[in-house]
Amino acid sequence: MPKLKTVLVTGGAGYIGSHCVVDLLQAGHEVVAIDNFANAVGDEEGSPALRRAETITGKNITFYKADVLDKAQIMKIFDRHSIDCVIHFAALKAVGESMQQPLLYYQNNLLGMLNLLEVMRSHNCYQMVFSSSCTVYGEPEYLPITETHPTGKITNVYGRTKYFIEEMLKDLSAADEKWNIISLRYFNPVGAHPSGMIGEDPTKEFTNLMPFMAQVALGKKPVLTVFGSDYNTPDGTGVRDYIHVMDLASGHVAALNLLSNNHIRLKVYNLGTGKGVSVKELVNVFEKVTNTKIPLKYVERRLGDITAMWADATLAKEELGWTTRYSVEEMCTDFWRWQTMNPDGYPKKSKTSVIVNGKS
Ligand SMILES: O=c1ccn([C@@H]2O[C@H](COP(=O)(O)OP(=O)(O)O[C@H]3O[C@H](CO)[C@@H](O)[C@H](O)[C@H]3O)[C@@H](O)[C@H]2O)c(=O)[nH]1
Repeated sequence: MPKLKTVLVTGGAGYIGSHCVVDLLQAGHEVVAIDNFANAVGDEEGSPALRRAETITGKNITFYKADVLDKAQIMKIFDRHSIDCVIHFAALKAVGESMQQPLLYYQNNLLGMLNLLEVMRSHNCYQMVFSSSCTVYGEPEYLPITETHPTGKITNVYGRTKYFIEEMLKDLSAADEKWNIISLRYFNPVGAHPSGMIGEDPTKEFTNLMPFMAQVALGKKPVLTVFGSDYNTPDGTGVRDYIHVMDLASGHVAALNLLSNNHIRLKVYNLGTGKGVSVKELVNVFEKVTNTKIPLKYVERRLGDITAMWADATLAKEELGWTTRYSVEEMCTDFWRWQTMNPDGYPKKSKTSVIVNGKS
C-alpha cells in the first residue's frame, strides 16, 4: 500500500506541476503547492490552475505565492507544515532566454535548489523528486537513450542548470546517506488533462512545437515554422519522444511511492514513451484528430536543436512499476480540448477557493 504523504510541490501552478498535483491528490496525498508565477497564471489570490485541480479532484490544496529564492519564506512554510517529500518543478526553462541571461538561470535554478535542500535538511526532510530533463544527454551517442548514456555535453545554459543540479545531488547523496532522491529525466511533455480544465498556458512566448501548432490551428498564428527538413531522419524533420503530461504526472506519484518504501539514496529515471515521432508525423496526427489544416513553412534548422531523441524507459517500468498509457492521438486530442475550451488560457484574474497562505 502506498504511504500517504504531505508533499510540497514547487512550481505547482505551472504546466507539469498542476497536472502532477491532480494525480497526487487523486492518490490521496496532501499537497502544499508554491509558485512565484514566473511562468504560470496567478497572483496573490492564488492560481486558477490549482483551483481547477481542486474541482477535478474534489480535494483541497494549500497554496503559497512563494519563491524558492526566498529562503526565509520557504523556512516558514516548512515550519508550518510537516513536509514529508518535495517535488521540485520550480525552474526557468526557456532555452533561448537561458543563453541571453545565463546568470538569471544559474541563480534561479541552482540557488533555488540549494535553498530548498538546505531548508529541507534543517527540517529533517530528505525525500525529493527532481524535475530533470533528457536535455542532460546532449546529442545522443545511441538510441534509445538509457540512463547510463553519458551526460554533460550540453549546448545551452538551461540544460546545464539541470545537469549541474544532478551533479550536486550526486555529491549530496554521497556525503549524507539520509537523502532519498529521484531525478526524473523528462522527454517532451505535451497534452493536457483529459477534462480540458487544465493545460499549458505559459505567460512567456510559445516556443514548443505543440502549443505553437495549436495557436496556428486556432488562427492566432498564421503558420507553423518547421525548423529543418534535412535531418538524417525518415522524413527529414526532427524526432522527439512526446509524452502525455498525465503520464508524466503518474511517473511522479510512482517515484514518490518508491521513495516511501525504499531507501535508494539517489536514482535517475527516464520518463518517455520509448517512441520517436517526427515533426511532420506530429503535425499529421494533430491535423487528423483536430480536423484542422496547419500551414507549414520550412526553414533552416534551429540553433542547438538535436536530430533525434527517444527514451529507453525500461528502468522506470521495472523499478517504478510505471508505464505510459496515452497515445500520440490522445496527446493531440487532449491538448486541443484544452485549447478550444480555453482559447485564451486561464482567466487572468480570478478568485480562488484554494487555501492561500494557509487561510481559506
Ligand atoms: O515552432 C516550432 C517548434 C519546434 N519545432 C521542432 O519540433 C521539435 C520539438 O521542439 P520543442 O517542442 O521546442 O522541444 P525541444 O526542442 O525538443 O525541447 C524540449 O525538450 C528539451 C529536452 O530535449 C527540453 O530541454 C526543453 O525544455 C523542451 O522544450 C524539434 O525538432 C523542433 O525543431 C519546429 O519545427 N517548429
